[in-house]
Amino acid sequence: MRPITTQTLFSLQFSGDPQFSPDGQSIVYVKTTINQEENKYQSQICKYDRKTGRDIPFTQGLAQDKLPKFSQDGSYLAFVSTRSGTPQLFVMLTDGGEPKQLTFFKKGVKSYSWMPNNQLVVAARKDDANEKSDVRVVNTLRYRGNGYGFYGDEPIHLWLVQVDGSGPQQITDGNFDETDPTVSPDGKKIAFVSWREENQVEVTPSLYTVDLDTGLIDLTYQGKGSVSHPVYSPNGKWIAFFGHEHGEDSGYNTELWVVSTGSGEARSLSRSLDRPVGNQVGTDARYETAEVSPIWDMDSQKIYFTATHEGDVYVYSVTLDEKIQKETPGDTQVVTSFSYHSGVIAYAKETPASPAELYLQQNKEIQQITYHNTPLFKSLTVSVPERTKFQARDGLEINGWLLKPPGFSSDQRYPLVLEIHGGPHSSYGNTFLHEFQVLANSGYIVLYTNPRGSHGYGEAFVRGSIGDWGGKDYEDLIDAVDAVARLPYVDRNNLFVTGGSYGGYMTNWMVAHTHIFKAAVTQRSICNLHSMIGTSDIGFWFNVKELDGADIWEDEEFILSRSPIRYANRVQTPVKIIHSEEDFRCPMEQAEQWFTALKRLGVETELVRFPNENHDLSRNGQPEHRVERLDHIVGWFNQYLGNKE
Ligand SMILES: CC(=O)N[C@@H](C)C(=O)N[C@@H](C)C(=O)O
Repeated sequence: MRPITTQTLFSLQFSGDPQFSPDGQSIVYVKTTINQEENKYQSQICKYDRKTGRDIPFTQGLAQDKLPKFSQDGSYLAFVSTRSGTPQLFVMLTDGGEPKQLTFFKKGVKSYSWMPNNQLVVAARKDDANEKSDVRVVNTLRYRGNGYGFYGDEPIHLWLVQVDGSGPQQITDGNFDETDPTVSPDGKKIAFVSWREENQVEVTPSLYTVDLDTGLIDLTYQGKGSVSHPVYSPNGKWIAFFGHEHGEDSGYNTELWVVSTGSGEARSLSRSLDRPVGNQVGTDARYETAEVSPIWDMDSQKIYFTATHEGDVYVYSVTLDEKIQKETPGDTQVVTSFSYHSGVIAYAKETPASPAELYLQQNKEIQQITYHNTPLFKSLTVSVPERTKFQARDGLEINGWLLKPPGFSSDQRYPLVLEIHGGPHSSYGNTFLHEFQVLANSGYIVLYTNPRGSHGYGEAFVRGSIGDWGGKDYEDLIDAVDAVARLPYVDRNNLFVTGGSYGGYMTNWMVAHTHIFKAAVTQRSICNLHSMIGTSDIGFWFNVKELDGADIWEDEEFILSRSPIRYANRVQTPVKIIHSEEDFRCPMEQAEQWFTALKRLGVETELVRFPNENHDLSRNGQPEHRVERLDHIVGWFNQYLGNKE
């Protein structure tokens, strides 16, 4: 058996986005591998035949092929591929053959949907005719996005394209983005998500429908918060979508809604679940390619969706009269994507011991159908985490996990690393976490928890950090460390801490408020909530919402009082700062401020700058950079590991 190391990353495989063929006999899915030599990811569409059990590559997989969708008659498979540079729409016959490129948008395709008559509707940004100079003239608040770059002047619109390659024909216009098209069963209407107001401070999109005969656009559902992933019911009477009514705010449960295409009546079907739809469980061992939308049963009475529950993600179903049922059994799973066909669910499932593999479930029988990671994992010392619970000082129950080194013995004492997730409204859960396995395989116990502010424990819990960053969330984490440090096998003289984004904020806050940690690594972190309002791609709404409306002009003192930079002169813990130079979410200036302050104050510190990487370095950065990042984390902790106080 070999330990899991930073280099193990190169051998991981990620499967997801299963899609049934219309006859239900085959399933296509996306498999992503890492090409170490070329330092890049390669995603390939594979096809699994349910009768023969044969699993074959369907596209060449030298670039990134994703979002496979069968045409309604099953004769074509469309997918988005970067093989010509940017993500463009391709189509091929399901019998095989060469894929044909259907779109040539400069900035690529965002999403698409099949029409009943073998046409497709595509959401794509119009080519920017004014792009003559490399100088950028900016006049909107939302002019760039982390991981995307600068948006340019042209909005996203809907276009019709034909399988023979003719088109694209533009079908919506105006100075606003239009995304997530869904086609009515008769092919006469397209519903889509759009924000058609001038105010760009808080975006609360709505659902619109365009009539393809007249070109007229109707407001179908007036959004008051988030609206995404609309899908027509097979009888055309409803559109299901994900949304909430609380403005632009990630600190609420997004729910499954339906709107009647006749009366316009809209209601949430999943409110009583009190859980957010979709997968809110983070990991560094996933390569996200799927867009997971609600899926209707053929009778138009039931909808399938995923939701996050206490560190797990399950498939659920809900009827139009709001009867909710958990569909995937068991309690240790993170379903990242799924498809449904006549009583059968195909789903991609992560567990603490493996990245996602595909499963089929029929009549309560579960069959694993891919084993891409199995040979590798049989040869590795994988540690399986133990679920644990803590009581915060105010009595609130906090969930967590302890990942012990392989070969753990309770007679020994082990150093401990506290890992803190970001968001703050993300969560940890029952998924495979490469970084944590590397630490456990290096001899550390890893403690990871879901303090208040995390998703998956109800709306009251997720709102527990609002207006209180560094308050009770900090206490929850410290209370968990206190409880674990009392265990006989934990070496309380060797406690370490790390986290990214909001987790990096909390790492910075911790070293400024306690001296219990031997060393810290702060990643893509926040130290100054005041400057971040103006420099992050989302700062102008996100920071204000997270601090419960506090803004620069009225609440400067409060904002700075919750910013670690104010307390930098209390830090004694050695801090390594890891940051990406193209991070538009928590911009590089945050790391620069923290580094300069700590250096001036004589704290042991080091700044590691990753060029050509954004906020998602740990999840989808260049593979070599990801390995180097992990080496920096383990190396820093090892450097300070010892028995001295
Ligand atoms: C909404 C958002 O992007 N928040 C960031 C500050 C954050 O903490 N992101 C997390 C999810 C991360 O790990 O990057």
